[in-house]
Amino acid sequence: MPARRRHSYGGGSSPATASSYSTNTLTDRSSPPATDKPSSVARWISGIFINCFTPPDSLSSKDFEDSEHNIRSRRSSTGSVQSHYGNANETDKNPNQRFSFDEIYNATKNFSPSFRIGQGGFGTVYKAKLRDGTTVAIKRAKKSLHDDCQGSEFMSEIQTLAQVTHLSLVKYYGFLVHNDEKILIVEYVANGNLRDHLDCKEGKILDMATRLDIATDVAHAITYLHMYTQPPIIHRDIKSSNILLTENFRAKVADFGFARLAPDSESGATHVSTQVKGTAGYLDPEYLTTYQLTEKSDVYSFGVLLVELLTGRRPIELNREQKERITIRWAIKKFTNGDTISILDPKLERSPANNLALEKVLELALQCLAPHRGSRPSMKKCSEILWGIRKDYRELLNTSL
Ligand SMILES: Nc1ncnc2c1ncn2[C@@H]1O[C@H](COP(=O)(O)OP(=O)(O)OP(=O)(O)O)[C@@H](O)[C@H]1O
Repeated sequence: MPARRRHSYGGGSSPATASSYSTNTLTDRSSPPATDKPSSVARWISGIFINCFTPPDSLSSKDFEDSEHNIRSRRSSTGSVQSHYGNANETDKNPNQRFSFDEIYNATKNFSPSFRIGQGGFGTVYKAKLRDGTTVAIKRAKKSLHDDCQGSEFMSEIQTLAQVTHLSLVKYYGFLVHNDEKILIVEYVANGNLRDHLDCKEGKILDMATRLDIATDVAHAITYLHMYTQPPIIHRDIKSSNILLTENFRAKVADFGFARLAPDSESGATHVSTQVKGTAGYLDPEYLTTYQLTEKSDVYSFGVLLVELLTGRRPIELNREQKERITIRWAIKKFTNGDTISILDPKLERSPANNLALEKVLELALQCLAPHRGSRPSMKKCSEILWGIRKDYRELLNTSL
């Protein structure tokens, strides 16, 4: 067993990678730029309405300034009490830009199955077009969740999440409460989730270059949540079904900060106990034993996601023989035995560039998967390392053409 590899798994950055990669990750022109600082984010939130909102893309900067902290309540056309952040004049000026339950019901034809695009722990997801032409994803909470997400706490959580804006994060647009309905409206991302792509359910095999782009996008998005939001946001549920892909196969991370809003017990096998939220196979072992959640729990889940990208396998594969069921354990074993190449997703070509990317990304993944959080790199460090791996990968591809 090579000593260098054992050491890598124990944590600490790989000397080979740490010295040779750019540290300027967030200014990568081909990757999502770092976006708003908290001050401008604060303005953005003031334009987000709860129960009744204007899609952010159609708000001007004047609207943001006008609407700061002007909270009011009003009675909607459907009779429910709506409260939102916004300036009375501004919203009244733009009645067509507001949206209501009626609009959601109409847009989804009363939540017709033909508009349904997914199902998760929170509820059912629909795709719909609003009156102003914006296509959105509408998440309709299961009725059983309603006690869990009682009014103010849930709304204040959404309000916090709506502050966050980054190209690689799915935007929260708004949240509606109407009688026993709770509906979340978020940015629609057109190309399905990463897990389905790894399973080739969407028809195209994701090549290594695309997988490196996705890993880098996700790393940037989580770095942003950890470092550029105030207070920092821990995602808590990084997993491949929460990574949505655009038509250009760039990644957008969904459901950030959302685990706190999800149900405790009845979302099926993926969610665990009342104290710990997340998804089996991705959960930081230290969080599981201490209940202490830190940014490094996301780093751990990100390590699992990297292994998933390299192998194509789910974190838990119950149909495989015992020693291969927990994918990260199997991958770590292969790595320490010097047989890394055998874990490469069989759908990927075994080329020098792919082999190099495999070795380097796996090395990073194993650092992320260190049992103790203190040994794991920060997400910023992961971004930097991935940035370098992607650069080396592209160079190697070009020279071998
Ligand atoms: N904003 C979106 N744009 C496009 N499709 C989406 C969007 N949000 C969710 N989906 C689709 O709906 C599916 C279910 O999403 P949801 O977030 O409810 O559950 P999940 O993340 O898959 O699982 P869980 O809730 O158990 O964590 C996703 O896997 C995705 O395919």
